[in-house]
Amino acid sequence: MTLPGSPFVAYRDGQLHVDGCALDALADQYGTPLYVYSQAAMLAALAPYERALAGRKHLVCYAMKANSSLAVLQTFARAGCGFDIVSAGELERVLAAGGRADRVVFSGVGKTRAEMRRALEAGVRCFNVESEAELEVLSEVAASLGRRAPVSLRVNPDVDAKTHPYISTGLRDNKFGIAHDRAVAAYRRAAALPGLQVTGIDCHIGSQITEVAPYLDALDRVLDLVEAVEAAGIPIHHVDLGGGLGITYTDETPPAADELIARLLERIDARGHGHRELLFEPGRSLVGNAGVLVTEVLYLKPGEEKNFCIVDAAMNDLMRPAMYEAWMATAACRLRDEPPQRYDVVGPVCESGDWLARDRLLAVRQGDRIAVLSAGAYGMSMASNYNTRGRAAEVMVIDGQAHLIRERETPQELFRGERLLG
Ligand SMILES: Cc1ncc(COP(=O)(O)O)c(C=O)c1O
Ligand SMILES: N[C@@H](CCCC[NH3+])C(=O)O
Repeated sequence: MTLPGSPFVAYRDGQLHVDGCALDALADQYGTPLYVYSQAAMLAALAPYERALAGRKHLVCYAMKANSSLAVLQTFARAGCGFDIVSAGELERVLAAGGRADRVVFSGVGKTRAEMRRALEAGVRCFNVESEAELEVLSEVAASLGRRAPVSLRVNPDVDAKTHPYISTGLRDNKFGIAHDRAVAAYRRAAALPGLQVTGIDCHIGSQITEVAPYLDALDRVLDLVEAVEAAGIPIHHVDLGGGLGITYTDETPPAADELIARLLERIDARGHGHRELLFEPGRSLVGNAGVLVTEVLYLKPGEEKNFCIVDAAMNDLMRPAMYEAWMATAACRLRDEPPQRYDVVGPVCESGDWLARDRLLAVRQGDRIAVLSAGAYGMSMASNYNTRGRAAEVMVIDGQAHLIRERETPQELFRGERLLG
């Protein structure tokens, strides 16, 4: 059986392992719910990006919203990556993990003045500006510091990424980016503002994209704009094509990163833009299949309509099923030679939407552990404290050794900073 995350996630002697560490043993040692990541899987996911871009001026900026744990950032910083950030908080994480500010691109539709100031002081590489109003504010903030902010305009190419509507971002009716037909005017304005220095262009059309065609459509529209903007006398140095490449959760067959990039480079070269520096902002495709969420079966609750497998992880640990009805694979951490039963795997949170998986065949008993696979992206980074549940602990496996990279949150930590009335 090939599991998502294989060969880093695989059964050996009836036990599910991540990079040689048995998940049951990790659960015994660190408790559950527990996120477990394979560092080797993350680096293996980065390799095809780097391979495809070798010999070109480029920067892979890991979209850290996918998983912003410090050790994950450290892993990518040491591999030479930059980062795509969307808040000052994310910038502080990058810096704390040893990442370089001059490899950071700052995206997001709602940057505050304080965030702009902090990013300018730190010396980020580029602001991906998402509206004309933001251009004015950024120029003011930079000018007040006696600086020029390096900017790229995030253009909305109005292409259909053919993904879930909640994670599609490149359509005209999405809140992201500057409309394609307004972009040249916006570039003229940016070039005229005293606090800005135009350096690039960017787009990001959505997430969990499994086809090459939407990327090629977006690329064409971006290159049309580059030509129009340069014809207006404004040089564009880099082209940032965003992130969004999908992974296999179940039966999706996204292109490999090197295959996607080869197709893009072919088009870029054919159109005479091969000299430009290229940036990418992958998130999910670097970490998604490198992580699992391990949870313990608290109770089995058979019913007339449905059997419930009640586990100790919940929607606050992993939001994707509740939020997008996302299908994520589940696997028992130890194989039992018993007939499987059909279960809905649900958490203890008081919401009917608190489920992790539906209609799954599992041979498990109370006390067994189940792993939710492909949980490395948008798992821990979207976790909350709903129901005053502490967030899970995290472990990274490196060379067969498990390293605790985040302690489980204690109840006291959850109300630190709160005040009782006098
Ligand atoms: C601006 C931007 N760049 C990059 C990403 C990363 O996307 P993904 O995790 O799908 O690669 C996102 C999230 O969709 C984003 O909003
Ligand atoms: N959080 C989403 C992806 C959103 C991408 C953010 N721009 C998911 O889990 O699929």
